Amino acid sequence: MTKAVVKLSHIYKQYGDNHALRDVSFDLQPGEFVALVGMSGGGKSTLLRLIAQLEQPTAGTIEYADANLVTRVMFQDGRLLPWMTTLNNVSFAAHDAKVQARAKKTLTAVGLAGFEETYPTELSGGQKQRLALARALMADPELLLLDEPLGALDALTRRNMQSFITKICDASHLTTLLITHDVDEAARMANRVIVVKNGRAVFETPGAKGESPERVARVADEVLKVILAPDDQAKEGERLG
Ligand SMILES: Nc1ncnc2c1ncn2[C@@H]1O[C@H](COP(=O)(O)OP(=O)(O)OP(=O)(O)O)[C@@H](O)[C@H]1O
Repeated sequence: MTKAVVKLSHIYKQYGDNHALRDVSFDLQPGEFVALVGMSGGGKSTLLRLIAQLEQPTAGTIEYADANLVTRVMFQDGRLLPWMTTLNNVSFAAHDAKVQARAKKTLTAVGLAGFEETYPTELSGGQKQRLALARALMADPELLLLDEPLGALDALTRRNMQSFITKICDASHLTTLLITHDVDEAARMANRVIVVKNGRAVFETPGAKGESPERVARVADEVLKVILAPDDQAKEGERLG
């Protein structure tokens, strides 16, 4: 087996008395697209922040394939800078000709050629997400973390962006972790789907990336059942209570 890009072992995260994560272990293999799904408050974003090293776990270890692993996060709001043009949002207003050229190339890759001088407020929802993706790709990351990036889009644009992101990630063999509430999106985009529930990774199944709509629907159904199943811990609590 190849070396994991990132490997989480027995991760716990506590915020005061709140056990946000309890004994979570999984890894991401090179080029793999993994989706984390689950109800709100289950611990998905906390996992992403820990992997991005924005926070430290209370216990457990996170190992990276490379100490200098380039990781980028794309958030739902895109974190765009409204006072800067599209090009400057990607180049971070660098004057260096090489950076400018790379920024233009990255904008072309996400389908925003010709929008260099446009401001984010003048872009559609889908275009804004393309710009946010371009900002993340500008650093040529080895690990891309997507925190519910398509949540604010209408259904059609969302579907369109799903295939677009899949294509971009495949083309650059990017290792990707997607957080989403949408089980269909997870099944459609991922090689592997992990259900996070009450701070635990409770279920894992192969995704249906590149497979038939029927297979996508089957995986989504299976995942949804796990998410909606009564929680064992809650049942335990009821019995004891
Ligand atoms: N900075 C923080 N301080 C205190 N508690 C936090 C903090 N961040 C997250 N939590 C708690 O940790 C738990 C997991 O939250 P997290 O945001 O990871 O869930 P999530 O699955 O990503 O939810 P959502 O889908 O709504 O984003 C929740 O109970 C939340 O209240």
